[in-house]
Amino acid sequence: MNYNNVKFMAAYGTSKQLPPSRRAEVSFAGRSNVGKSSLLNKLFNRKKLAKVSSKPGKTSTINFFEADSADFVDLPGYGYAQVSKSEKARWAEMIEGYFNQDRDFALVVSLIDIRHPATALDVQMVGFLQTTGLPFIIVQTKADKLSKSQVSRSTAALRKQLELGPEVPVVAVSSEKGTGIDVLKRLIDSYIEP
Ligand SMILES: Nc1nc2c(ncn2[C@@H]2O[C@H](COP(=O)(O)OP(=O)(O)OP(=O)(O)O)[C@@H](O)[C@H]2O)c(=O)[nH]1
Ligand SMILES: [Mg+2]
Repeated sequence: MNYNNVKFMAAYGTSKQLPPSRRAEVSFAGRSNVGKSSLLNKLFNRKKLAKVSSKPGKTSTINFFEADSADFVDLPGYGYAQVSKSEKARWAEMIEGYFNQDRDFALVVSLIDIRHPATALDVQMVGFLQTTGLPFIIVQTKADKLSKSQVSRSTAALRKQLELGPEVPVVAVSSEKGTGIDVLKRLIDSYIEP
């Protein structure tokens, strides 16, 4: 796919507002602050495509981006404690509502911080992907924060923790340094191109 071509389409505040899929969707899920929006920006080499913040809870709507051969979906993060109960409920509704729809899910990119084991909600997310059989890969974010040997150890530990079979790809990336981005692009391509 040509990653030089992308545009923001729309933002939705509840899953009920979502129009049906127009075509294959590549969606980004993970806890607040894990680096979903940063990774989208890096993939498309556009600094301000998706809004990024050092404070968790930045993306508070489901954001759609139109790329060459798929739509990319930036989801709000889960697990952010510092918001009201009603906001939390709205976010959960967006994420669960999105995944419970009958959509053209080409690939779910499940992001997990490389510095830490998967959180309880990460485990729940990956468990959901495994039981539903949705196509998914795992991306470990912020690889620039660890040494090469720590990266390999973290990947092995995550595979073990989540009991991932060899068929599930795990890629370590850095949106800051660009590490792993080309590998990730090729991997995404393999799910959206016939
Ligand atoms: N060092 C480092 N920092 C990163 C990387 N990717 C993202 N960050 C930082 O992590 C913070 C959160 O990034 P976002 O992309 O906004 O995270 P998000 O997952 O979209 O967060 P929400 O929208 O709140 O769910 C920002 O301060 C980013 O600069 C990375 O690869 N390396
Ligand atoms: Mg975001």
